[in-house]
Amino acid sequence: MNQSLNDIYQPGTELTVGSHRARIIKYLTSGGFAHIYTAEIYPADLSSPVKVACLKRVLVPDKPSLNVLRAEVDAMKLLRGNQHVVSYIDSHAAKSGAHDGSYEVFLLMEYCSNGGLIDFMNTRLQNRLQEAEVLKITSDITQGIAAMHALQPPLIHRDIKIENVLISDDRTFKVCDFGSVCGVIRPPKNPQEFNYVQHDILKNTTAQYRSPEMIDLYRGYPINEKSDIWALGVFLYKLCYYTTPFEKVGEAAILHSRFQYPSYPQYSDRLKHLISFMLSENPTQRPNICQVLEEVSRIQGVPCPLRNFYVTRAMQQQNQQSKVKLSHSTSQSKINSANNIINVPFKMNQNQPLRSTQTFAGAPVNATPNGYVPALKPFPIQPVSSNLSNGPFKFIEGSKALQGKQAPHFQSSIGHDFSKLGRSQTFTPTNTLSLRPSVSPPLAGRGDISKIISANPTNVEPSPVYLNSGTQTDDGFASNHSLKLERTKSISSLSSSESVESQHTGGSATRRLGQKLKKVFTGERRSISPIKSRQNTGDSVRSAFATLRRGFSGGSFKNELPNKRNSLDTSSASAHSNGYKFRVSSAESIEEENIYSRFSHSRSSSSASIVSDLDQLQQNDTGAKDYYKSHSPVKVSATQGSRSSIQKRVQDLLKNSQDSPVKKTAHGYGNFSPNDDAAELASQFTNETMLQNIHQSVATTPKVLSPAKRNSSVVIKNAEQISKGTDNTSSPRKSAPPKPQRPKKPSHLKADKIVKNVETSAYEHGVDISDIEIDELEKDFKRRYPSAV
Ligand SMILES: Nc1ncnc2c1ncn2[C@@H]1O[C@H](COP(=O)(O)OP(=O)(O)OP(=O)(O)O)[C@@H](O)[C@H]1O
Repeated sequence: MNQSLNDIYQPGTELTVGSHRARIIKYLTSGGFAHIYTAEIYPADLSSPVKVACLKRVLVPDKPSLNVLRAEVDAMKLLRGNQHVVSYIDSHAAKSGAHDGSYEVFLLMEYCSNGGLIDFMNTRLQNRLQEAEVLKITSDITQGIAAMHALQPPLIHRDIKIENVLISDDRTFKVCDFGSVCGVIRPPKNPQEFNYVQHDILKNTTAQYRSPEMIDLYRGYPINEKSDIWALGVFLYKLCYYTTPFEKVGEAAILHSRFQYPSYPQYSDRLKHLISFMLSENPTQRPNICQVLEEVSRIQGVPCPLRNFYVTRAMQQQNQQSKVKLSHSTSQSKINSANNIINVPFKMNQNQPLRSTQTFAGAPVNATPNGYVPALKPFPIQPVSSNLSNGPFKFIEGSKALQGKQAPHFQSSIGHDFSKLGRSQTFTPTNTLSLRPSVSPPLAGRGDISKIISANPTNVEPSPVYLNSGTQTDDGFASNHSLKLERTKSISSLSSSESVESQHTGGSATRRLGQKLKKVFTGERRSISPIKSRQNTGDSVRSAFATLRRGFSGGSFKNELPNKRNSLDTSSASAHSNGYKFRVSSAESIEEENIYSRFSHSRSSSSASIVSDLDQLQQNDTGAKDYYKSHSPVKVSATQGSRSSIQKRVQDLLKNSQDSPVKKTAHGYGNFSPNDDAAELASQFTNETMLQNIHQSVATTPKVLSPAKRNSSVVIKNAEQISKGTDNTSSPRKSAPPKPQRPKKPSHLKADKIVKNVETSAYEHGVDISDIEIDELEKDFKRRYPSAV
């Protein structure tokens, strides 16, 4: 895009850059489109004691190109003062002397005397980076990116890579090159937008760091913070292994996040786990920047230097919702005022730093106007010799390095840098479409950087302080115990660890929780067709009937309760902790918060609190039974469980059968063919274990005085004979099943007989009403398909 600069300023050359005078000390290097110098500046920048600065001089061909650079400068201004971003000092643009409409842009910024990260890595070809060093670098860069993501709306860097990290005097690693920043870009909606976004991505991103949603726009994901997380994952991988995870295969591997970890150098599973998490194919399953930092800090064993601003926002949102509720109900107000957790008067004014007296999850905080808390002087790493006098950069090509051999040349990503190709193509005469978000009407909105700049205050002054993040828990991110959502016994935060777990099991914790809750709300579990269930799981006919029995009776807890309780415990515990203590720390904090706020809304809107019901489930089985029964699709009276009220239950059942008659059709069986069905069942029953189960099941079935009872002994006998291989006549394989007769209407369906049968049976044998019905069905079934059972 930009023109090349032919003349190099000589040392001592004096220039005016904005309100500063700069005297060139020496020429450092050339970037893609710029000359880089060190310069002495005076007056020294007021916000820092800088005397020696870095001067970047760029030649741009026209005004639109000038706007591109302006966006970069604006982003730097916005981030000025952040310890992990190369600090902006001043800038200046002027028409070039060539009188061809081109401009020269001068940008004064903090000078990073220790050079680039890529140079540093070059010095460590033999002696690769230690895990502590990798973590230190990652922590610094994560904090720099967090400053961008913390803005509202956020800024997306879009070109995070090794080459865009510089090292300052005090060996802080800093993000640089904000030439690709943008706001969130929504998924394109039409071909024009599609072309625009595609072109923009090619121009502003580096191929090896590109995320799946950037490559495949048809996935319909926005380009947002999570795209930076992906790039940061690639960055972290490259810090470890000196190659990118997708170096060999390229886009095809990126699209499915397919990569491997080399065996050398060795890093902890936890670190690798973090990389995998960040490289989740689905952007919504990646951690946010705060969670990345939390986990890095955990691995480092230091407090997280940054508050989780996503959680803070969720708190604010929740607080506002609470206030709205308060204003509507004075009685509600009284209740809430007693609840310190919900009504902690947490205010975070965008324009006022928090005082240390305000706490977040018990930890003192001191935030910048953007809610971003910069770190203290960072964790020092071991000094390493920075011998760059050995000639041009030499890196080991990743795959060769993995074999423990040294390769003479590093294959840097520059060779694959489509962004540079894009830049050079941008200002060709044929290209009339501006590729900057700031001049992209169709995709303006949050993608419009100028709006982002104006929406976010500049001159952010850091207030260095470490704090314990409210979302940082002591539990291990990658340790096995912490990864098991099911094992989360205490009411604690839904930490990143759980999100990690969900990552690797193919679904987010949010979704799983949502599904569980949905099932609780809708009773979905019990609406599953028993036959379908059998077909899917290979359960026996008996168990299918058992399921059917549960369906009729409103749910049996004898066998299922422990499992259900476990899952509900987890759900409720997590929901409780997240919805009420705001310790949400999963990949989609805000999404989760919304889910929980919806959840809590349901709580408050229903007379019987579902959450409290769920909580109760943890405490006693009775509550659980009542809960399920009260939510059963078959509505029965509250005294259902009592033997003494059996008549009432029968009446309820009758009433229900009239209100919503139970379907007794073959629906759900597929194409019903009696012969096929019998054959299928027959093949199942050749399994000996299953036969034993049938034995037990049949043997323990409550004895009901009905014609079916007489057949039960036959079933047992047949089963025994089959299992022993002695019964030739009943072998389903050897004898053709008798032609099924059209089943007669079961006697229990005749209304006048129900009460009598049920009452008699129930009183005499102490069985559930539903047992009788099911036994009748079983009886019919066996009559129709004797060979099957
Ligand atoms: N503030 C700085 N302090 C020290 N060195 C710097 C600084 N800024 C840039 N450099 C050096 O100059 C090089 C090029 O800078 P920069 O990336 O900003 O230029 P560019 O034209 O945007 O290059 P590219 O398009 O390739 O990223 C960097 O790789 C780094 O070595």
